This record gives sequence, structure tokens and C-alpha cells, in this order.
Amino acid sequence: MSSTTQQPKIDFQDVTRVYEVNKSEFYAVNGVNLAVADGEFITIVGPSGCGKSTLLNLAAGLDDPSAGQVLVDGLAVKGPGPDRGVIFQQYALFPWLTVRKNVEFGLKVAKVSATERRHRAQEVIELVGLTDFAESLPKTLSGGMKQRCAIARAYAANPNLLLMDEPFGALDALTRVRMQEQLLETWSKQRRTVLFITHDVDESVYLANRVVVMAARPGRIKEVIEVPLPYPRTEETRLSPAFVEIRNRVWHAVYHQE
Ligand SMILES: Nc1ncnc2c1ncn2[C@@H]1O[C@H](COP(=O)(O)OP(=O)(O)OP(=O)(O)O)[C@@H](O)[C@H]1O
Repeated sequence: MSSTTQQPKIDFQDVTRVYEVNKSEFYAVNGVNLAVADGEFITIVGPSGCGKSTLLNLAAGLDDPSAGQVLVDGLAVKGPGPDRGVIFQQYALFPWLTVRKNVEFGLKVAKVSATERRHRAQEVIELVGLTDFAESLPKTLSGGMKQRCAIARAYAANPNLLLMDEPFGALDALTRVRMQEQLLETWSKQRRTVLFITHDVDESVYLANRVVVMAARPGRIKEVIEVPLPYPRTEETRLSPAFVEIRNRVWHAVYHQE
């Protein structure tokens, strides 16, 4: 199959989600079309309430469209599945379990054998740089480490699609930059498809192959902006004129909405 005919990993086809608010219809998202290629890193930015989480939840199978459909690997999403790892801003770790046990939890539920669980947990804990904290409880970890643990837990199930809703939103600026670098490093090794929501324009450009800018009322795609900057991206990337130029375009699209 040539790359031009490859089936998208995620395909939002004319997706609309309507809520009933005060007896009238409210379009959280309206007529969204977006095809995400396998291995692509897509970020979604836009003002509060423009439907970013709605789109992510539809891809995760946590919600159903009112019209249109979301396809993953060519099949309509019918509910959550182990092929899709979801990571939210709140880490939602079990406070009474160690990092290792938190990471193994989902595998245990999925009845993966104890040996295999250990092996997989070890691998992903190493990947996110938490080896020295594998036996620690969440309360002893920093915010960034907790989020790395949540990411490791999502990776452990070996999803080929990562759905991330403002995962670094609660972190301080420096930790956030480190987490972005680490996420890109992992992504370069494994090339899982990523759909990543953020409020941060710099973050959206730094991470993505393409930035999807949304507009509100009704929630819709306003513009899709390519980021043809090479990986690995570094501090130099952030300072380069090409980065600044794209950042300015995204900024303009987000903040100058009619
Ligand atoms: N269950 C619901 N019932 C009614 N309206 C809803 C419901 N869920 C979401 N909405 C509305 O749909 C719109 C889109 O919500 P969504 O959470 O997707 O936006 P968002 O872009 O992720 O916002 P934010 O950046 O603030 O997280 C919002 O106006 C929200 O109030």
C-alpha cells in the first residue's frame, strides 16, 4: 500500500455532538472532518469550550457522536478499548499502590500473566525514567513524576493510539518542557499515533506534525497548520525563526477568532 492510499489511524467523518442545554440544542462540535495518519503527532488548540475534549472523548469511545462517525483503523468506535490509551490532566493514580503496581494494574485486570506484567511494567517504567522510583508511592513523587507514572500506565497496555487531554497542564514551566522532550523522545522510538490537547500554543507547535486550531460556538476546526520542522526538536528549535513564524500563525488563528 502506498503512503497516499494508507488508511488513516483516526478518521473523524463529519462528526457532530449536540447537547440539550435549557431545552435548546448546543453544538459542542459541528461537522468535524479530520484524518490522522498512522504515527502522526497531532495537537489540538483552541479557546475554552471549543470542543477539544469532546473530540478526544469521542475517539476514546467515552461518548458517542450525534451525527457522523469516528473510525479507528477503519472501524467505527463503539466504546473504550485497549488499542487506545487515554491520559488526562489529573493523574488518577491509586495512592495506595506503588508506581510499579499502578503501572501493572490495567494488565492485571486484563489478566496478563504475572511474569509478563512485571516485564512490561519494567520496560515502560524505564522508558519514562522512573526506574529508581518503581517501589515508591505516588504521594512521594513530584507532579511531573506522577504524570510520567500515568503515562507509563497508559503505555503498558501497548496502545497504538495515545489520546492526551492537557496532560502537562498542571505542571510548572520547566517540568513541562522536560515532559515535552521526553514525550517526543518516546514517540520517536515507538511512533504511536498521538492526539494531544493543549491550551499552550508553544507546546502545540513544538510537539506536532500538524496543529489543529479549533473555534467555538459551534465547536469546529478553524485551520490545520503544518509544522514542517525536523525531529528531534530541541531548545534551538524553539528559538528558530521557522518555529517563531509557525507559532505566530497558530497564535493568530487561536486568538483572532471572529
Ligand atoms: N455533558 C454536557 N452537557 C452539556 N454541554 C456540554 C457537555 N459536555 C460538554 N459540553 C459543552 O460543550 C462544549 C465543548 O466542551 P469541551 O469540554 O469539549 O471543550 P474544550 O475545548 O475541551 O474546553 P476546555 O479547553 O475548557 O477544556 C462546552 O461549551 C461545554 O460546556
